[in-house]
Amino acid sequence: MDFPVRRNLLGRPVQWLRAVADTSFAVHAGEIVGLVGESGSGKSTIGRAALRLIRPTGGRIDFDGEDITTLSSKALRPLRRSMQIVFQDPYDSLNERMTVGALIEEGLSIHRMGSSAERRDAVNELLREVGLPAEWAGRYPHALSGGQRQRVGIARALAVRPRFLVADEPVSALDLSIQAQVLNLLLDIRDRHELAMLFISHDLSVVRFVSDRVLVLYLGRIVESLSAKALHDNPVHPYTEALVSAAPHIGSRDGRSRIRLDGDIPSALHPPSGCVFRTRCPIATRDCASQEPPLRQIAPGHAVACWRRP
Ligand SMILES: Nc1ncnc2c1ncn2[C@@H]1O[C@H](COP(=O)(O)OP(=O)(O)OP(=O)(O)O)[C@@H](O)[C@H]1O
Repeated sequence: MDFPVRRNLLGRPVQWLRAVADTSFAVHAGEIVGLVGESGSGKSTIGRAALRLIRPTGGRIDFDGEDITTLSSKALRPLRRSMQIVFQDPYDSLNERMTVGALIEEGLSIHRMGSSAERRDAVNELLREVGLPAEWAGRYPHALSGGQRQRVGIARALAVRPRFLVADEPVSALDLSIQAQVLNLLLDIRDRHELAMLFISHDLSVVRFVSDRVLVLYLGRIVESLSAKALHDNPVHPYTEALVSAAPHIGSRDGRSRIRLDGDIPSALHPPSGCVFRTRCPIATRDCASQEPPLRQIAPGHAVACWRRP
């Protein structure tokens, strides 16, 4: 996925930023795939492209076996219902002038689902499903805490019975004590509705808690793809290893020492040659600068893009 970042006088792009390159993955029904990486690694771009909120400049996106990469917004309309997003900031994403009930009902009205009485019943049921009292339908968002607002955000997304959900940093704005409750709610919902979920977070502990499979992203590339269990037991890519060693709930338990990465993530405008991680990699050699390592399968369900490992 490339973004134009500089244009000439005629408005033609003269410089492009490659936000995401060569990533390929599937999310199946009933599965949560976690996408983890530092700020700017391309997580949101992948999430928005997967939902076709943006049109990718390359590659292909399939939904239910149908190629939706270049569908117009009109052609996408019938699919929109099936693909929903939960946003990061529950303070920003809810219209303060609408009641909780109206907010949850909005998608049902847009997609002309049910009679108004049926929609009201659905709102009550959704409120219960996300752990809020049905009487709260008449309240306004300002009366709710961050965690309660996020529950409303989740009910809004669920209302139209989606089959694919992108959760983009859904707990990052919440207090630590509330995060686990909202994560457990997402897990319940996945189980109950057999949802396919792409779960985006910069926080490895959070990603590991909810995900079946994890994709580790660095500068727009998947550097490792592995099960949540392998993430704990056997991270192979030096970047994943550093993330794991720095994650409080994961690294410290078994006495692994923290691996500190030097420097910042390079600019996506000027990525390093060869392996994009090599400038911060503790085991890089000169050879790593010449060619980009492909994502190679090293075990069933485990793939790594590194010249030095395994
Ligand atoms: N519309 C855009 N135009 C130009 N560049 C963009 C645009 N959207 C994203 N980018 C760039 O693409 C890269 C990936 O951004 P993205 O927001 O997907 O990363 P992220 O991992 O989600 O980061 P964060 O956690 O900070 O949201 C960044 O270098 C960003 O500056």
